[in-house]
Amino acid sequence: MKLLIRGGTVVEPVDGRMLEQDVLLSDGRIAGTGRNLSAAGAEVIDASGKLVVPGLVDMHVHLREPGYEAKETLLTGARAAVRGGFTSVACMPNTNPVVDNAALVSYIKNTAAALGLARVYPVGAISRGSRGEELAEMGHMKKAGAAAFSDDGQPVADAGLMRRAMQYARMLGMTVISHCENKELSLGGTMHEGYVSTLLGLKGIPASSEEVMVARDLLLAEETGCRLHIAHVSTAGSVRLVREAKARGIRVTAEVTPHHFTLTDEAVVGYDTSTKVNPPLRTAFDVAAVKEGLADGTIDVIATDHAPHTIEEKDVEYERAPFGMVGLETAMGLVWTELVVGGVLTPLQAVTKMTLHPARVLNIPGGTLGAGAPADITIIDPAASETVDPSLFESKGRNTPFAGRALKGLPWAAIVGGRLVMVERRIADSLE
Ligand SMILES: NC(=O)N[C@@H](CC(=O)O)C(=O)O
Ligand SMILES: [Zn+2]
Ligand SMILES: [Zn+2]
Repeated sequence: MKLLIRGGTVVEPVDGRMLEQDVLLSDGRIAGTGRNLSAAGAEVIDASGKLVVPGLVDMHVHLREPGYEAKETLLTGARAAVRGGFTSVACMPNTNPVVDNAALVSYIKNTAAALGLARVYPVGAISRGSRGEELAEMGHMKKAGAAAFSDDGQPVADAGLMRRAMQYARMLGMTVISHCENKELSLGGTMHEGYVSTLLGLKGIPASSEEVMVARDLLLAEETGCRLHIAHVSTAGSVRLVREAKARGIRVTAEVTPHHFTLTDEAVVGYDTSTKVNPPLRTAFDVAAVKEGLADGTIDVIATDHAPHTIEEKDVEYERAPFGMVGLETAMGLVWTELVVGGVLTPLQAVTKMTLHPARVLNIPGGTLGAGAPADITIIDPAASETVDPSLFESKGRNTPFAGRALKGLPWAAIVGGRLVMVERRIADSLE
């Protein structure tokens, strides 16, 4: 099967070029890019006025299967991914049971592959049951296809265990993704500790809860030589620590979520539980620092930390609600509106942080439109706008603080392995 994407502006993160070109896809691969390519025998997509970019990669999502299917499943999560323009996602292991063995890694890979939507790369747990007591079967999980290791949802409190995990990961050539939180410092907190938490009478989570663990893991990464990726960076201090570590040559990468570069702790006024997230929404000072980190390259990756919960779970007092918000279907619009239109990143920089960089951290295919690469493509319409309406989400989760928000710059189509899986925000199986 051949597909010709005609007349769009092709963005190639590998060499940083943006050119008006056609892209020809054949047999699930990119056959070539160039001007006036022949459409003989190909289905044609008119992409004029749009950006043709490598398929977006979200390296931090929670798909909740197995065990928490009321929140999300591999199917609804994969549908949400492609509606959001993501052709690949890496899912965290904090399911029930926790993904801490090869059989579960295979189960997720195979189940997701059979859906034919986004590619799903399971992240294996660092410790058995993510209990932080003994290492999980890292080698076996790698063989089964785990893309990285993380106990996300929980910090690895024991520094000795984290050190050993990094030594093994280094040996296996894998990245350790760290959820940086010191539980003694965050204990009982539900939002950022500061002026607003005092005003609202909510117990706070100080910035230091994140930063002491970022500092610890940077030291361990330096000592072990392991590739370390810091998940959901939220504070100015974390940005500074990562910046300094990179300058010293430590093998560290970092991600930020759309909610952490868009919202501040002021959003919690009104006690809307969809604003409750871990790490918490921080101050305007932190948001500015995170944006500076994005612009100067300290923050390599934009990832959603898509964390769906049921309406019932979130419909309780602020203190009792679970942490997490959905992100897959609003990410592209927030990146475009806040960062590109907002003048923080160029279109090329934004695309690179959603494609090539996460693909490199996970060592998975993607991030390029070079000939021979898998035909995973996202077409972005920079002029399209929408008002976020959670009732249209493919995700089971409705827990977003962005309902009613106007966004500009939306995913228009998604292609996985040469197959059109989403057009105009509708999933391919419902196109007919
Ligand atoms: N981010 C969150 O607030 N919640 C995540 C866990 C996590 O990413 O640490 C979840 O699994 O619900
Ligand atoms: Zn986390
Ligand atoms: Zn997470």
